[in-house]
Amino acid sequence: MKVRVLGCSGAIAAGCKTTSFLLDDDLLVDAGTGVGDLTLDELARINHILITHSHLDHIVSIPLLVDSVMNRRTRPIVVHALPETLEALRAHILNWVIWPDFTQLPSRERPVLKMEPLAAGQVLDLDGKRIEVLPAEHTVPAVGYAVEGRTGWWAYTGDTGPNPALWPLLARRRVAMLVIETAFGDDERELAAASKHLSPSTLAQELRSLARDVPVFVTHAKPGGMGAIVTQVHALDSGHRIEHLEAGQVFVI
Ligand SMILES: Nc1ncnc2c1ncn2[C@@H]1O[C@@H]2COP(=O)(O)O[C@H]2[C@H]1O
Repeated sequence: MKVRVLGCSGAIAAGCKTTSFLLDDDLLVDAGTGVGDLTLDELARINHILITHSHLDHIVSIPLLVDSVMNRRTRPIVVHALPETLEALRAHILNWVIWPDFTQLPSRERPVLKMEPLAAGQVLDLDGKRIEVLPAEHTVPAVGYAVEGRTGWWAYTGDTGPNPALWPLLARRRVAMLVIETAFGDDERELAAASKHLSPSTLAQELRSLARDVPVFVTHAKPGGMGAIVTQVHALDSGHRIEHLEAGQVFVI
């Protein structure tokens, strides 16, 4: 399985795109501003979108994407997310005010966009890909995802603060790569706690429950913040190989 990092920043600035991963060529995980770097042909190949939560930096490209590809699609694009996330999309984005409701376009009978609810703990099979929905702890209902590749599972936490329910689940799997958020440096640990994100010190506590041989990639730093986060993470010396994710990277799992 190919994992292409389209965006891995917690907000925008030149060179910083918000969270989105393209798995092989048809599965998008989160739909941040990084999606805008795909060509029209690449956009038209996306069949499924897994969304972690309703925050704008993770959903902003859904309405723009469906408008770009509607005339090229023969089957709907399916957005998979928690019921609360889907309801937020319906109420606040696809409400005919912010954007047309593409679950009814080009026609109610054959829409370009469909929505499928999911729940933490569920295992999905999307066109042959096995996906486990992971729990997350954020300011709005949220999940993470683990997707099975040839060499193990690609696990992505989504946005989350300390998340004790996650670690026993990961311990049961051969995790080939963990993408874990660390949105703020420890100088902003109060903001991290208020907004239910990790900072290097809480990351280190979380990683105590992770096998040392799992490669760890931190994601979701706010623009300008990654340098300090990397320095603080390495000073904590958790015993893991920890790198920071960069847009444009491609991993084969
Ligand atoms: N008190 C707060 N609670 C939640 N988010 C906040 C707060 N203050 C600032 N924010 C920012 O709002 C952002 C919303 O998206 P994030 O959760 O990625 O990160 C959050 C913070 O960067």
